[in-house]
Amino acid sequence: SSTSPHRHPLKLDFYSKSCPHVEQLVGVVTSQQFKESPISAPATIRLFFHDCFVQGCDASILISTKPGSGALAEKDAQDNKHLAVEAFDSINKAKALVESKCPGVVSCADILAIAARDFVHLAGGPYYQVKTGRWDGKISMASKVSSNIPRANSTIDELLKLFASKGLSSQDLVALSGAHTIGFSHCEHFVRRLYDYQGTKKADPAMDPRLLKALKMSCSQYGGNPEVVVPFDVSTPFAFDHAYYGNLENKMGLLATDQALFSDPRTRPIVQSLGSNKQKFFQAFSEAMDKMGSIEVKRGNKHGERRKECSQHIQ
Ligand code: HEM
Ligand SMILES: [Ca+2]
Ligand SMILES: [Ca+2]
Repeated sequence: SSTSPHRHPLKLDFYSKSCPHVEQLVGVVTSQQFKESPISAPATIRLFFHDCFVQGCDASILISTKPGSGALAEKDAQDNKHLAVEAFDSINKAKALVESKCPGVVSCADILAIAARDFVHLAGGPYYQVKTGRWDGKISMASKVSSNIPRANSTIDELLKLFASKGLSSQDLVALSGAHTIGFSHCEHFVRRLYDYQGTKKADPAMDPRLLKALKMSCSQYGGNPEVVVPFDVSTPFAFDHAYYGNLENKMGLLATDQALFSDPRTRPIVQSLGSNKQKFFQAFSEAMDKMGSIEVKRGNKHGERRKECSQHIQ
């Protein structure tokens, strides 16, 4: 079928005739954005993840809710409220530049895949080839989001099941979680680890006491400022490196799901392996991004469309 993960239509040279300079065009925008606001990097990498996990990599995440419509689009779902505007801006700017040179040719889904790769590389991570040929999707429904996006307190069982349902292995889960080597989280996603771990009224014993103390200063028990964010990787918050895994071995994981990758015997050896060697992490991450970028890819007019603007369906 056109959505089979095994027979997807992605290729390395998909636009070689129709838009040969697409990667350079996207690259102009991503490097400019990275200079102006480096947080575009984590924001766009996360945007790509949230696109691929809901209805596949089809730019469904970019659709705006129609004014006056009762049905919300994906980006307005609760689980997507922290996706940063810088990520949407990057894709919209890249799409506009690409449209000016190759009108009506390149999908928003492909631009998002290329931009995510660019930002990984700009932040110091690996440069890997991106296959293209994705069509944009015709459906974007907020109600499809929560069952497909992991929560910060999901169990490893739940994560393994969810990732397996997308064709991703335990190795992919651990490698992709390494994206938390850059970027930030709002307090609400881990505050219970600080003050009331699993109803104990105590902190999570799997957290380093110095990290606990620092996080308590940023995040108060009762609400506090909901805008406050803290880095996932306290050692190198802006560098795309393998420090994330070393942090987990030192009880310095931020989310319960991060730390659980080290406590669970099924994933601990993978954490240790990727943490031991940056090249190993880069290789595993590149392969996992390629697999994630192939989830439920669409082809053709039945399930797909070619948008002019990434936030609007074609009527
Ligand atoms: C394994 C399960 C995962 C969970 C539970 C999870 C959860 C979260 C949460 C709660 C945040 C904080 C959002 C905020 O408060 O602003 C976050 C941020 C982030 N996530 Fe994940 N995530 C997971 C996997 C992934 C994957 C697979 C990727 C990409 C390959 C990814 C990339 C990111 C990035 C880059 C950020 C930082 C965003 C920013 O600074 O704007 N995450 N994630
Ligand atoms: Ca999608
Ligand atoms: Ca880092």
